[in-house]
Amino acid sequence: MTGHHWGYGKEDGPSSWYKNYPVAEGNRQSPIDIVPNEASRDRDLGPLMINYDHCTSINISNNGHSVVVEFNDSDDRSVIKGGPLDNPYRLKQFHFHWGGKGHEGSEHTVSGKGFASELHLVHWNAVKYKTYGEASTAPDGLAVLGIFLEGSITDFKGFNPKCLLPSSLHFWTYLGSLTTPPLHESVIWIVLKEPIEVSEKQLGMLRMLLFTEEEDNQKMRMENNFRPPQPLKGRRVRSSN
Ligand SMILES: NS(=O)(=O)c1cccc(F)c1F
Ligand SMILES: [Zn+2]
Repeated sequence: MTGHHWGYGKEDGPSSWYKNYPVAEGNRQSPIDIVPNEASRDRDLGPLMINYDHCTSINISNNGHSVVVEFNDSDDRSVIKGGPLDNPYRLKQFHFHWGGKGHEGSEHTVSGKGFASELHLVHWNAVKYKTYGEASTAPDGLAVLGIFLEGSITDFKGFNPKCLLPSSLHFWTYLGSLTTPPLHESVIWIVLKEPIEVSEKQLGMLRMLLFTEEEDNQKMRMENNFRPPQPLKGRRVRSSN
């Protein structure tokens, strides 16, 4: 792995990230395999409140590891609160993880079952921290909403995150990390139980994304950009009512 370059290939993939990012072997790493009947229903978990109404997306880019849509996070227009969160968390970006085919591609799995893709909406605690950068290294700095995508014949209307939400906001929640280097253990994970349906055409588009291989500048297919489930290490997974 030259410098701190990391990827999803044989040499620079998830099994070698620990060399440059020792926290990869930490006690609150993500993703995990979620086993529904081992999750504890927690009455204290209030409803999730998601407000993306006046969100303003800034750009969409291919950062070499995923396709990312950035948002203007200079105020509280697009926030998530409630559920396991003590403060409102501001939407910063969303991105996807996907596989080459079928039920491989999500990062979290449910009783060992994967989905074709997983959408991550990344939010930060702007009440306690001044910048996203500062929040990204704090144990309660980030909240990531994970939404499974499964292939079907229906379409989804563009990338406005508001219409990317499934009908039910029931969720699992646990304390974890970024799933890509630097793997900071700073994420309160909220994974929705109900997947959203995307068309094979949309999934095909994700799989079509290319990224350049820095060294030999040859086009490589960017797919299978998902980290496998990590050890639970005694963590509790809670379930909303
Ligand atoms: N895959 S991930 O949602 O854990 C993630 C990745 C990069 C930066 C982040 F802030 C982040 F949350
Ligand atoms: Zn992600």
